[in-house]
Amino acid sequence: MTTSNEKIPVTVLTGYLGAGKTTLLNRILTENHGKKYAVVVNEFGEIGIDNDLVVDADEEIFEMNNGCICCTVRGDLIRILAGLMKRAGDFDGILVETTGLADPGPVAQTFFVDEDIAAKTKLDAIITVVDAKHLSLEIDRAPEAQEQIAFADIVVLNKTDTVSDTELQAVEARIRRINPTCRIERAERCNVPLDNLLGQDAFALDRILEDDADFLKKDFDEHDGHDHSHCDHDHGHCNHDHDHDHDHDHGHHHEHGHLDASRHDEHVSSFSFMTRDKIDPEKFFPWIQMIGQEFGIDMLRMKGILDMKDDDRRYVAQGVHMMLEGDFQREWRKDEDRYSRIVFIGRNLPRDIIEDGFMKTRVTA
Ligand SMILES: Nc1nc2c(ncn2[C@@H]2O[C@H](COP(=O)(O)OP(=O)(O)OP(=O)(O)O)[C@@H](O)[C@H]2O)c(=O)[nH]1
Repeated sequence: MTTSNEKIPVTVLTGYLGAGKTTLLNRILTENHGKKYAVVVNEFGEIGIDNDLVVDADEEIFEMNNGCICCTVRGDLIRILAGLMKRAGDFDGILVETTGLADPGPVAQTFFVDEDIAAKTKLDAIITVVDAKHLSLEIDRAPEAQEQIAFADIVVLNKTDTVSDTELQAVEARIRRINPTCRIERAERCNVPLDNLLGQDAFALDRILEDDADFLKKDFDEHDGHDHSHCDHDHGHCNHDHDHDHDHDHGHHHEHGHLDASRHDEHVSSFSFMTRDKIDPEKFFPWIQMIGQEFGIDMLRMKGILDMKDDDRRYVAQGVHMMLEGDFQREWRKDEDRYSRIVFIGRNLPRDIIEDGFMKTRVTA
């Protein structure tokens, strides 16, 4: 445990949608390292699913509000950290998992700009999880995917089981072009030794300042002059224009030259459905396969917790583009609200067709 005058190390886990952040978080929480972490999570989407997918551990989990990272989330993070700092000594470190659509810049900046937080915590490392199979698909379309790599101290190059050696080398080369100095750890299901990830003292402020001299001066709330009323928090996504002129220079070295650190991929949206009716697996599986085939390119992420008929366990369905998987996990608890919910995150997905199809997988009387 840290003593009250030691700075609390904070590890930020970032990475694009479906790359493996929760897999890594669960690994950290279940491995036998004798340490205790406070966990802060933040997800994109209307209904809480992520929290429910984090393993049951002794750790306390704090949820940041959905919303635009530069508006709502940063305020929330400061509030949660302030609460945690009063209890320094109760845990060894803090883990912050950001949404797949977050630019980690504002999160990292919090640890330097807010005086109280800067005095009591230190950013240990920004760890970016990368999906070896899908990075190339996303990197040109999603500015966030590039930002996440640009900010990384350590890249966990995950899902090595899904690509050939040649593809892996090509992905690694792309990562290197964006961030020549980060450490790259190849992994399957994020199986990197935790000693290589935690307690690193790796956050490279010098490197960030070299890239972006104004990093410490930025005020993401005021400086950008956003019209905050345009934030569409229903979708956990920010609809205001992040692509306006800033009077400072973002100097990240990106493949395509200058990239505004606060830009978001505005075409991504999410929707979710829920039902208290049981789901019929014989209808659900063919249907979700069909959705994966038909809309896989645009389906960035699908996550569901389903109440299948004739089974007392929760079925967890996961999808990243065309790759789908799922299994029955723990039993529904007696005190738990037992219902099915599913969330889709993607570009131009046909909400009505997907909703209609999902509702048809319910058990009919
Ligand atoms: N084949 C394969 N699948 C993996 C690997 N690591 C994670 N997955 C699967 O990829 C899917 C996404 O993993 P998550 O850990 O939920 O990813 P995430 O980054 O937390 O996802 P979001 O929070 O939605 O952005 C899940 O179905 C995982 O089981 C891997 O190394 N290989």
